[in-house]
Amino acid sequence: MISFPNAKINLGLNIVGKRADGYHNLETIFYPIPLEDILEIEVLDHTEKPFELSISGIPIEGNLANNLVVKAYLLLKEKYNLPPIHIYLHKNIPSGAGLGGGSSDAAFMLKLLNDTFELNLTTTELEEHAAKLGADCAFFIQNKPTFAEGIGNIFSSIELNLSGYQIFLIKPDVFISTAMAFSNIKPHQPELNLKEIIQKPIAQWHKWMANDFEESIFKEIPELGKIKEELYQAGAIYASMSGAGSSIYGIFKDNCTLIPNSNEGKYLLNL
Ligand SMILES: C[C@](O)(CO)[C@H](O)COP(=O)(O)OP(=O)(O)OC[C@H]1O[C@@H](n2ccc(N)nc2=O)[C@H](O)[C@@H]1O
Ligand SMILES: Nc1ncnc2c1ncn2[C@@H]1O[C@H](COP(=O)(O)OP(=O)(O)OP(=O)(O)O)[C@@H](O)[C@H]1O
Repeated sequence: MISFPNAKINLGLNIVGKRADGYHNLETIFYPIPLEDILEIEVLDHTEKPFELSISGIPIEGNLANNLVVKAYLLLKEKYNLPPIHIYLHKNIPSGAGLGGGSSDAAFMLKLLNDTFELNLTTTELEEHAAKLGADCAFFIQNKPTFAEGIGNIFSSIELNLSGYQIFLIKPDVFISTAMAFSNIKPHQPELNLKEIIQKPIAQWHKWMANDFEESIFKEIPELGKIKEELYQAGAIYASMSGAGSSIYGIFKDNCTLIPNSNEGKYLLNL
């Protein structure tokens, strides 16, 4: 069976508190975008190996056994006595981009295993398994525009439909450690809650909607702030860094004239 794990962007990202376990409480809106990996599994017969993994597309650092799709498989394998499988993963979503690529792959693997082997896991059970694999994973189980709080795994539904808009996404060739980004943040309450902001016209969002990581990360890597400005100059009605970076996106009302080039980490997506 095959599936197409998609990426996400964060619309606003407010770090509102630090938890005893070292993680941070945040408020954000996760929005799925049509930039997708390809994930396929097939049952392996006559093998002693628990799994095989073939990866193509954008290279991923780290060894195969640490890949999040493997971690998702091993999470369910023991509990449900799953057979050995061959995993094929083609990467189109850049890593370390704030796009949830690895997390999406993991969540879609859980859904693929659930369907393939008819495990009958509920959405809540799948979200609980996903939350063990990363703060961003649980969102990709239902995979629809959602207000998230807690570490990013407590969801409340929202009405938000950006169909008809375009997103121009730029993934600069810089790496940002998510842990480091969080350590530079002083938690605070936002002036307006994101659920209120998205009730307003999208052209006004820039007055209140903020990604709290931008201040410290743009100071360290000014290039990222410049990219955000250039997106506004090119006509974006809203632009921001996604997650803890490093990708920067601009939302356009189908009038984007910028030229995409995935080899340069530039993507034009129709929502
Ligand atoms: C920043 C976001 O991308 C927003 O969508 C996510 O919250 C990050 O999710 P993620 O990349 O899956 O993060 P994880 O891989 O789970 O955590 C990486 C590190 O980020 C820090 N971290 C992550 C999430 C969170 N709510 N608080 C944190 O302090 C922790 O130090 C953690 O060890
Ligand atoms: N399937 C995978 N795809 C991408 N990265 C993976 C995968 N499995 C493990 N990783 C490792 O996880 C790290 C984080 O990957 P990625 O940034 O795509 O995931 P994410 O944390 O969900 O997204 P982000 O934090 O950027 O929103 C990568 O640098 C990589 O070393």
